Amino acid sequence: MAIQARDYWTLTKPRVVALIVFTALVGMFLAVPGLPPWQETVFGLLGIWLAAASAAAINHLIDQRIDKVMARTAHRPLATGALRPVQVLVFALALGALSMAILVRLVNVLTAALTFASLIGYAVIYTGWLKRATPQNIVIGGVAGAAPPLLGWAAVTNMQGQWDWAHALLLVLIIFVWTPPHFWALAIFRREDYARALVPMLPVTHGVAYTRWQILIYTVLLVVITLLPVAIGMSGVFYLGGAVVLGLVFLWYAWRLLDPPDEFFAMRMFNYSVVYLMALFAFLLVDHWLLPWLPGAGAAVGGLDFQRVG
Ligand code: HEM
Ligand SMILES: CC(C)=CCC/C(C)=C/CC/C(C)=C/COP(=O)(O)OP(=O)(O)O
Repeated sequence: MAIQARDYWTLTKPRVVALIVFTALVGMFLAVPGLPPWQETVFGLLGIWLAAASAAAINHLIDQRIDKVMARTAHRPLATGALRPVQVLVFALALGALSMAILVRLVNVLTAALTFASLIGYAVIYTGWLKRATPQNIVIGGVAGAAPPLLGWAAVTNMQGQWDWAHALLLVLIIFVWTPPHFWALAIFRREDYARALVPMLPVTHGVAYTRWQILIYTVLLVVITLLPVAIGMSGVFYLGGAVVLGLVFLWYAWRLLDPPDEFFAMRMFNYSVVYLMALFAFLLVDHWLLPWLPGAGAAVGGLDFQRVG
């Protein structure tokens, strides 16, 4: 019984989904001055978490064949037979239905609709189609994984606030451009897995050297885009400092990856990509929320302007 609970938990990709939910939380806090309304925040996060977990479980269901073939995923509950497909289907549908009920009843219909679109985008369009169809799979499919800050924003404002919700799209853009370096670093290391499973990931179809250059291009783009929140007055110097330091380290990884010291370097870059996104969003949050309260910090921070507007 305990083992089954652990298997169901594994289906939800808990660590990936935790970071997804955190980016939604940051979207919520940046959407309004002060604290966002508690009901929309709590139930919004719960609904987004359940939807992402449902999408992750559907991904396990659709990817059974692939997961069995790849060393990284061969231990997953469906691949080993620890869970039956019908159990996973019922679990995923239950999580998805619960998510929609919570979002529609306790948050708003717009957030439910956008979250549902993200769920379908990842679980059906990316997993069921793009992943098998094109090496641009993760670029296009990345939209679904990037959406959560917008979902969080929608949850607490219903897109009706005075504040320009297009700022939420900038947060989405950051995750969207972060996804290729995040994933392709791992795909370089795991390319034999993907080749064996006949999944057309970029290092398999276009080779490792080409993928390394693509990673560098996206990383440069990412670092430039992460400066935009400051350029448009959405974030201040605290965020700027964090984004620059984190970005320089990411750039160093991408540059070094062109001629890596060993075969594990791509995996170290992948691990850093996760730390990077987590820390970048933490800087956005702290900058927005804490800095206006620090003596002397106000003038440099978008947050104070924000309060005047609000
Ligand atoms: C199309 C988009 C994406 C693809 C293809 C992708 C792919 C992957 C893969 C293959 C792994 C390794 C998982 C494992 O070995 O279990 C991974 C790990 C991870 N991803 Fe992504 N990812 C994407 C988007 C995202 C997004 C949007 C986030 C969060 C905002 C995210 C956060 C993470 C985290 C935190 C891990 C580490 C999980 C762990 O340590 O167990 N990913 N990703
Ligand atoms: C509603 C909502 C916000 C949905 C978000 C969807 C979601 C869970 C996105 C995570 C992206 C991810 C882990 C992709 C890896 O899939 P993969 O199949 O390429 O990786 P795998 O081989 O590890 O399964």
